[in-house]
Amino acid sequence: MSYEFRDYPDREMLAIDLANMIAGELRAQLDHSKRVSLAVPGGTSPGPIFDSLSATSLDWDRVDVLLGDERWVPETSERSNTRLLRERLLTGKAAAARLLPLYAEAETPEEKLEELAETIRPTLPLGVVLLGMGADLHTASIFPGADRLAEALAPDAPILLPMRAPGAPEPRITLTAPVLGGALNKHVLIFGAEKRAALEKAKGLPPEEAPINAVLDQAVVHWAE
Ligand SMILES: O=C1O[C@H](COP(=O)(O)O)[C@@H](O)[C@H](O)[C@H]1O
Repeated sequence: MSYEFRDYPDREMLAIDLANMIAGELRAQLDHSKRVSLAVPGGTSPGPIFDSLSATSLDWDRVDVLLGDERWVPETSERSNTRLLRERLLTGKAAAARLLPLYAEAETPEEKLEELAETIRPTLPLGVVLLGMGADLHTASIFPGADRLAEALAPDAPILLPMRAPGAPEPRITLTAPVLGGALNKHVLIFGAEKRAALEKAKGLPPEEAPINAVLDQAVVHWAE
């Protein structure tokens, strides 16, 4: 497994550079395909990259945007990743993109799993994936110790799985490792010394202990303090 590690002087430079890279990859793919897909993380890190991307000129009306994972909460919740996406990415020039939802109104993700997966299937393999990572080495909602971890890591995993984990306050829904890892272009975004040290310590660990390792091959990791 090999990946490129890019170390930036600050978060602002990282956001501009990473947004440019993603836009360039989407443009290159649009030269050969009618539509392309872009999967992105939620959480606290990607907002500044979304701000840069949303201001970028691109044939956004040919781009399908989806989350790599969602917390099973409605968009009215502060914890909704979809809410972040609407507020910070699907605005400005990028408002023309099509959102493929990872949440639908229901008590549990199990009730909507098949329906949501079918909207994603035609977009595979994903064109560009941007992933976040927790200090516990989870990525998307593939957490160490999660109830369906082994299924999410299996080579024949389905597109989507529900996930419940000790570190996650609500049920989750997540794209699985083969779907995320099979993207044409992959980027991982991490901020801060703690996550950098965690990624360093993850070297050589099995994906059951370090789920990020299941998707890192050929990825570019972008880091700033
Ligand atoms: O819960 C989540 O966590 C990860 C990492 O989030 P961050 O706040 O530490 O950047 C994120 O990538 C994922 O999409 C999100 O649902």
